[in-house]
Amino acid sequence: MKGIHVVGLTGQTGAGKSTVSSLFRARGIKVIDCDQVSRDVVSGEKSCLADLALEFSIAILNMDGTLNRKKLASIVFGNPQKLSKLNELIFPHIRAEINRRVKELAKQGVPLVVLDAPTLFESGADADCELIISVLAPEAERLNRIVVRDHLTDQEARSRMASQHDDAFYSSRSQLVIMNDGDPELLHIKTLETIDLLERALRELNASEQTQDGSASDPEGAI
Ligand SMILES: CC(C)(COP(=O)(O)OP(=O)(O)OC[C@H]1O[C@@H](n2cnc3c(N)ncnc32)[C@H](O)[C@@H]1O)[C@@H](O)C(=O)NCCC(=O)NCCS
Ligand SMILES: Nc1ncnc2c1ncn2[C@@H]1O[C@H](COP(=O)(O)OP(=O)(O)OP(=O)(O)O)[C@@H](O)[C@H]1O
Repeated sequence: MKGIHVVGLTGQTGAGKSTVSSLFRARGIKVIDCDQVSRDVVSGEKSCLADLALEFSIAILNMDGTLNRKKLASIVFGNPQKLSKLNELIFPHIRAEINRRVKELAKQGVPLVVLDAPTLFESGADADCELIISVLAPEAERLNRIVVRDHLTDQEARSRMASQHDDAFYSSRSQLVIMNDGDPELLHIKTLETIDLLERALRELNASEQTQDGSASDPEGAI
């Protein structure tokens, strides 16, 4: 997008994207949490919750009219057709909200934004990214992490994981990969190295854009 660099951060559930995102934020980099966007688009004025209830029945609603996330998860994870119907209904709203937030940041003069998006490719948001980083981790570790973090049963965690692509899918579509197969301290170090690579790549991109524009290049320019 004009005036702002957009970088995608993706990977399977439990791989460590949110942990990496928090380290990006600590370095002053703006991050859009797309799991949070997916929560925002089912509440508020322009909510698509009614469309979801029409498709999946009012059983997906809590007594107070909000989305029963556990119920919807139990319907879609493990059923590819239903998951694809959910994606079809919710992705346009998620994409529109992401674009709105990116434009807002560009208007504020923010030079770089990272989209933390587990379904970056499925939603088509990868098309808006100049560079994509995937966080990967061994399957058994991801399973353990999400069972503990999300209080899922082993079966619930496995169906969620089975709804996603394998490592090769992510690594073949990413310019940078962070393998989160060690302790959190190692992830911290790898993330800082990745931020350095990212900053260098974006400086080069800035310089080549300026050369094409005919304007002076600024090798130390902010990303
Ligand atoms: C099905 C829902 C209600 C389950 O909610 P729940 O609170 O249990 O999970 P949460 O939203 O926190 O997602 C946790 C993880 O599940 C995985 N996941 C979520 N949606 C999807 C999907 N459509 N396809 C594959 N994996 C998914 C991601 O790794 C995500 O980080 C929710 O995940 C949802 O609305 N998903 C569709 C929107 C979406 O793709 N969100 C991701 C942001 S782009
Ligand atoms: N290297 C690690 N060692 C131990 N625990 C870790 C490590 N990396 C992340 N975790 C923990 O694993 C859980 C999953 O990590 P995180 O939330 O960052 O994954 P995610 O990729 O954002 O997952 P999701 O797509 O499901 O939201 C978290 O509780 C996090 O604290």
